[in-house]
Amino acid sequence: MMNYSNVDVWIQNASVLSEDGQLQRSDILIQDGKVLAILSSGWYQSADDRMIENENEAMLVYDAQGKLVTPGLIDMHVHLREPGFEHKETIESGARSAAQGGFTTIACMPNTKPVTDNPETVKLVLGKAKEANLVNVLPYAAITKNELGRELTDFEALKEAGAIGFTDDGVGVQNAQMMKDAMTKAAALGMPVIAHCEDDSLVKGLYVSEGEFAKKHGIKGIPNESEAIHVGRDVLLAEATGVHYHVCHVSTEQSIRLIRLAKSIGVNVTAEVCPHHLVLSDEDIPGMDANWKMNPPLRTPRDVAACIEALEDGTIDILVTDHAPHSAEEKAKGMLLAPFGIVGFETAFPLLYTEFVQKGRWTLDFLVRRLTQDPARVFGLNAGKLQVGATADLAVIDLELEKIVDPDQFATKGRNTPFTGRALSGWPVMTLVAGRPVFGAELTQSVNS
Ligand SMILES: NC(=O)N[C@@H](CC(=O)O)C(=O)O
Ligand SMILES: [Zn+2]
Repeated sequence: MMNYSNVDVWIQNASVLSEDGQLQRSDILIQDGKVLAILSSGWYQSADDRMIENENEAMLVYDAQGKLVTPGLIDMHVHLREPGFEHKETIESGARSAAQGGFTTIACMPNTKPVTDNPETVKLVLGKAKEANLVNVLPYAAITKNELGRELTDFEALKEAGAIGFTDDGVGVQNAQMMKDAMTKAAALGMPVIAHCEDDSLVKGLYVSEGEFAKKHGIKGIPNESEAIHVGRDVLLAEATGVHYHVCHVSTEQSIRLIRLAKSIGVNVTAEVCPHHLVLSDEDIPGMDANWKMNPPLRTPRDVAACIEALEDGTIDILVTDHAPHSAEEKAKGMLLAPFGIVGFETAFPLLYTEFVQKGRWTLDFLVRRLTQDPARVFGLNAGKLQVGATADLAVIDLELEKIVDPDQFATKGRNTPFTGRALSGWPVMTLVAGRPVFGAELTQSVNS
């Protein structure tokens, strides 16, 4: 008879991906926030074997009925908007949205008001995240004060306060010497530099990419070089400084070529791509609807194909959502005037599962790794694996569940998505952080010992 005392959560009949990528039916036992055991299903031979003692409190039991249980998803590029833009999102609403999307760890960008360029704001973000008590929130700090590109922030103090890396995301660092100084300092502290790659002089006033859509509407488009020119500059600077350099939301074939070359000669560069840049091109934009406006913009079908291949061959390391909520009023200003950005937490997994796994291009294992183990590896996080002794950050996903994307059901305050009305499968139904259900709690059942 197996005798586990003090089990807090017992997930029965889960479908779990093994090391070699196969699905196995398993029970998962959680104690004190950690995975205590992963038992092949049916391990209880008799009623006696079901004796899982619980001395302290009610144990939660969840019959997963064959649903996929993965390590909690990790999203290393998100915008939570607090402090300063609470009408778009708060850390609470953003964390709730993340949980609803199956994410248990998220890294938030510093383009808040004030900008997260000082230790107090880093601490404020961490404090609000703790209050929300939902998912793990890791703050990035700005490279330059106010993200203005003029003066470096105090990297040491920001690291000390809890920042996990430096980025001016939302804008590119325009000055090469500034970027080199940032990389030199970050390298000395063992911290990564995360770059929003965009040369301002090439994009002024533009809002869609150079492609068929721009041509059809007779407007000037954002050229691919505006992104790649920074990637090229920065991989040279990364080579010179030895920093861990991470490229944000890669969207062009040209950037990929440069990252591939840099990786091949041993530069410490990693990169991310967003679901929308893998699924949509500029030719899908239905009209002047700002829910299709984001930065970087949707590029050509050729760029989309290059991004998919780069993720597949490891040139791009990870998937991120770039969750960027804006209010309905802001987005109603139209393509020209509305801010860039779309929400991403709640559609990410179903979108990628439906488009790439169901259609047979990727294995489930590949998709899950790019959202769990790989981001953990790239950023040195102690997360992303479902194994005995690991913190029980888990996502339960119903691969059969098909739903139409309906922004009114989102937990985020943002409704700005181009995916409204899409039929998608593979929806998260429960998320646990350190063994505690933070989404879908109603699915568990309490039993007293
Ligand atoms: N991605 C976007 O379109 N917008 C982001 C900024 C950014 O990540 O570049 C935002 O803060 O709204
Ligand atoms: Zn960005």
